[in-house]
Amino acid sequence: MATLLSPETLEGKLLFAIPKKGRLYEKCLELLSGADIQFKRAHRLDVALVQNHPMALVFLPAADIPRFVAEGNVDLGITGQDMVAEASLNSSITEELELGFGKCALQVQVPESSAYKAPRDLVGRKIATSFDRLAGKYFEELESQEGSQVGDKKTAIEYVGGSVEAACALGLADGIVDLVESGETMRACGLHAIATLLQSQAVLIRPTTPHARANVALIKLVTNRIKGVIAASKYVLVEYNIEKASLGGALTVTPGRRAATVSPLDDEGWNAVSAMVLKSESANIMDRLEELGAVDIFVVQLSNCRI
Ligand SMILES: Nc1ncnc2c1ncn2[C@@H]1O[C@H](COP(=O)(O)OP(=O)(O)OP(=O)(O)O)[C@@H](O)[C@H]1O
Ligand SMILES: O=P(O)(O)OC[C@H]1O[C@H](OP(=O)(O)OP(=O)(O)O)[C@H](O)[C@@H]1O
Repeated sequence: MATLLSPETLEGKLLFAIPKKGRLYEKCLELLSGADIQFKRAHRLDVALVQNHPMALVFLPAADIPRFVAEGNVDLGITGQDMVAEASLNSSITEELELGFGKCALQVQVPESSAYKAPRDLVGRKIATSFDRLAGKYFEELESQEGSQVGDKKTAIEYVGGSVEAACALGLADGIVDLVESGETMRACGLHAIATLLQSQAVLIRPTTPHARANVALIKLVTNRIKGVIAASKYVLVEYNIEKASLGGALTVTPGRRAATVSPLDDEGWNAVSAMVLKSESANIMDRLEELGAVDIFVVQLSNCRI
């Protein structure tokens, strides 16, 4: 049987890199489904041909995706902004779209009981991290700052591939640099954060200079579909009826993205209004509309949109 992982099978196909496991995986699958990118991933295979487009999904470690994108081996990719920053290939990678999931912060953490209160206290000490490049740069800057307590002593950055939070308890490091979202892992390990290196979320990325073989039209189509799914997850449609005398006030609450749709109701003196609003503001907006006399207020979820 011919393998899917051959240059012949992939020839002419748009290659889209997706994290093969971990925190971003399920959300990426939801996004692909929302964009109607249909595929079946065979057991243990890291490449899946897309059934309804000349395209293949390549499942890779999230940390490797920036390099594959920067070198044009794939045409699109999804990974964390933390991974893009750590790869340090910024000019070769264009961030097309923030995806709104995989939100976390890269933080310097120390044991609750430790004498290290600020990052500069860790200069010259041992730091464990999977982000050795970013942590290295961060501590180099601290070392070069005047007044650093340990003078020109170099901070030792120890790379560890995972379970970074265990490093201090195991005596491997004085502090760590790792990702925090809820803070649950950090607290469970008796650590607390003393500084933030960066905030991160999942992003859609592409090579800044597309590969000569790139199917630019298909890249644009896939990008636009993903933008539509992400926009739909941020917005809802609010619909309500309001007396004409109160319409002006209500429209200041729901101006719409371009403009609200205002239609006459088959009841003189009344209008029906429909407008897109941010999902995060929808409850507040409903309260304000009600105060203004709006009735029959509905919030409609969007499954997809183009705006
Ligand atoms: N707790 C979290 N909450 C939200 N997003 C996270 C969290 N941890 C990591 N991420 C995001 O997901 C990306 C992948 O992290 P994850 O821990 O899933 O890695 P992975 O590819 O499974 O590698 P490994 O498990 O081998 O360390 C990170 O680069 C980051 O952008
Ligand atoms: O603040 P929290 O919500 O607790 O999340 C933070 C944890 O999530 C990530 O690890 P993950 O659980 O993905 O596993 P890993 O350690 O194998 O990468 C990260 O490396 C932290 O350990």
